[in-house]
Amino acid sequence: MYLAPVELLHSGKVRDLYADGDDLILVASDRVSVYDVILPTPIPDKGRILTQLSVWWFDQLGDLLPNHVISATDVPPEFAGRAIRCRRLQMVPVECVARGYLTGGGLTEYRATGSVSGVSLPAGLDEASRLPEPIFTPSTKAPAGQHDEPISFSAVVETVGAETAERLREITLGVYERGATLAAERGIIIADTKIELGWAPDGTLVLADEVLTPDSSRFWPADSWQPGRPAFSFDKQFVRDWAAGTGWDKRAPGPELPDDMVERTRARYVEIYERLTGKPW
Ligand SMILES: N#Cc1c(N)ncnc1-c1cnn(CCN2CCOCC2)c1
Repeated sequence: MYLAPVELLHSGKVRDLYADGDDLILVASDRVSVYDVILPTPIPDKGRILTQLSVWWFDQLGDLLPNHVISATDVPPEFAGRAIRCRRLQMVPVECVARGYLTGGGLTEYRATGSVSGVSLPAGLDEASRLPEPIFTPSTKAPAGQHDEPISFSAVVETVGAETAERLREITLGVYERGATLAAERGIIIADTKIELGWAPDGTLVLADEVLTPDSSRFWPADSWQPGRPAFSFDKQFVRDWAAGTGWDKRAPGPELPDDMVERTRARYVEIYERLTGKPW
C-alpha cells in the first residue's frame, strides 16, 4: 500500500511539525538546547521520553479540557515513540505561561517594573522566589530566533476578547497547578510552564503542542531549591555547567558533548519520566 509522504510544515529548535492529510504529526527530536543554542550532540531517547511524558500528562489533564491528540502510535515508522498524530487547530495567538516561581525573563521584568506581564508582585522577591500564588504571564508568539515579549492581560483581552482571555488564564493556571502539585509530591519543582491552545472547529479550546515537559517548563530538583540562589535545571544543569567549564562563547556554535555527559543527561530525562509517571522507562 502506498503511503503518501508527510510534508514538513515547521522545524523548530527541538521539534518538527508535519502535515499528514488533514492531521498533523508533531515530532520530538533528540536535540537539546541550552542557552537557546542547539547542541550538535543528540541525547538518545530524549524525543521518545518527552513525547511519552507529554502523552501521560495529556491523559492526566483530560478532565480539565480536551486535547489535540489523535494517536500516539499511528505515526510514520521513522518517528515511532517520539511523535503524536494530532488534530489541526486554529492556534491561539498568545503564549500561555504560568509561573509559580520567579526566574529568567520574569525576574528581569520584575526587577525593572515590580510586575510580570502586568501582574504586580510584592516587593523583596529574588531569584527563584516562590510566588504568593501562581500567576498567568502571557507573551507574544515571537518569530523564530526572536524572544517572546510579555503582554498584559488587557492586551490578551484586546486580542481574543474578555471571555476567551479569562478562559486562557483559567486553563493555563489549572494545567500548571495540576502539574506542579503532582510534581512536588515527587520531589520536582515545576517553576513555570508554557502551554499552547487552539480552537477546534466548534470553537472549543483544546490543549495542543506538548505539555509539562522539561522543554516547555522549568524543572528543578526540590531538595536543592534555595530562594535567592539560581536553581539547578533538573535536566540541563550538567550540560550548562560542563559547557561553561569549556569556556564556550554562547555566541559560537555549541560544543560536542562527551559520552559521559550524554549518558548523565539521558539518565536525568529517564528519572523525570519515572518519578512523575511512576512507570519504568
Ligand atoms: N501542536 C499543535 C498544532 C495543532 N494541533 N494544530 C495546528 N497548529 C499547531 C501548531 C503549529 N505550530 N505550533 C507551535 C509548536 N511548534 C511545533 C513544532 O515545533 C516548533 C513549535 C503548534
